[in-house]
Amino acid sequence: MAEVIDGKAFAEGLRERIAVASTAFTAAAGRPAGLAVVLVGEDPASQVYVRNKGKQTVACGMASFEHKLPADTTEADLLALIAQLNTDPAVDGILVQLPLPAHLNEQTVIAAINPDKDVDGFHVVNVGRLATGMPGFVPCTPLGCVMLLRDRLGSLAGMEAVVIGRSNIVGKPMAQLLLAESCTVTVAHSRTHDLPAVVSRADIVVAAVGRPEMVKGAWLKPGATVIDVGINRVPAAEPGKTRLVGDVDYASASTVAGAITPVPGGVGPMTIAVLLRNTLVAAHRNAGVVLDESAL
Ligand SMILES: NC(=O)C1=CN([C@@H]2O[C@H](COP(=O)(O)OP(=O)(O)OC[C@H]3O[C@@H](n4cnc5c(N)ncnc54)[C@H](OP(=O)(O)O)[C@@H]3O)[C@@H](O)[C@H]2O)C=CC1
Ligand SMILES: Nc1nc(=O)c2c([nH]1)NC[C@@H]1CN(c3ccc(C(=O)N[C@@H](CCC(=O)O)C(=O)O)cc3)C=[N+]21
Ligand SMILES: [Mg+2]
Repeated sequence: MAEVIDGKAFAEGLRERIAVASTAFTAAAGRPAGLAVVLVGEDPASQVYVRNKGKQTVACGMASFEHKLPADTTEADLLALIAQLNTDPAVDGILVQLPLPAHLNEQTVIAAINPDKDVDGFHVVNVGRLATGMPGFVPCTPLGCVMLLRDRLGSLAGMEAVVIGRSNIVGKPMAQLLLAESCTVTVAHSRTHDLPAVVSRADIVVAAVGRPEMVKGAWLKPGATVIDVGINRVPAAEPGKTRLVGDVDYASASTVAGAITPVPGGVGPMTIAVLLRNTLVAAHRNAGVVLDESAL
């Protein structure tokens, strides 16, 4: 049976280290690090995530600024809020919760964020920095996945990694990060011919597809390390209830893999912990206070 990669426990440890560094930052800078989260509309899942982010930000000794805007907010009003947050010295990180309502252009909105406050790492400037090996902000979910992989495997150099999914927020930055770790990287997507054959080569499989339990144990190379990014809400056995499942069929995969992240309790908690890490890094850069990033 595969070992379970406990992302929840790893994230708790990371948040403890962040809290220590955050206290030191407040003493050095004379103010806490600050994260502004912008939520447009009333999507229930987004509301839960934003509330959790706010709670964990405060628990780590940082300031949380929540901006909840109505679903019919105009692009001009949203851009005006971002412009204000860009110049607010108490705000080190800005996160605009995605997806946005359909009448708002996500690319336009992300482009308006100051790249040095873009703790999601979604701005084209940060995408370019990641692609060229310059310091910037790396998207939280892929960075959390690499932290789990390095913790489990040590050096990833030379390993065959297959990323399933090519979105701008998960698949593509995940592939860039694994390349920077010197993996041999393959990116699969909906047009890939014979996905099981591609996956069977992989020492490392990262599934970021958004299709419940799609990746089967029979596809895997025995002993592979499996990172399941998927968060899918499906009907539970009990009528009217739902449960969370990943993009990997955990029951079959856990009999073949060497190690696997569960859903929930795997990648999800890492995403929020890395967001807090990115915010603390932003605060140090913005305030000109030196941070030993290796201590995080
Ligand atoms: N744990 C966390 O913190 C986070 C979890 N997620 C979860 O991760 C998953 C992926 O999210 P995201 O990247 O935003 O999703 P997107 O829908 O933006 O991208 C999905 C990708 O999967 C590919 N794909 C779809 N169907 C198949 C298929 N049958 N075979 C192979 N590839 C396929 C698509 O290919 P194509 O490009 O060809 O259409 C696309 O590249 C979701 O479950 C999401 O909820 C997302 C963010 C954070
Ligand atoms: N600008 C922006 N940045 C994001 O990083 C971002 C976003 N928009 N929009 C939505 C996705 C999704 N996402 C998750 C964060 C935490 C969990 C998480 O904590 N999951 C828990 C379970 C949570 C539950 O029970 O629903 C777990 O997997 O254990 C999941 C998913 C961040 N995203
Ligand atoms: Mg999307």
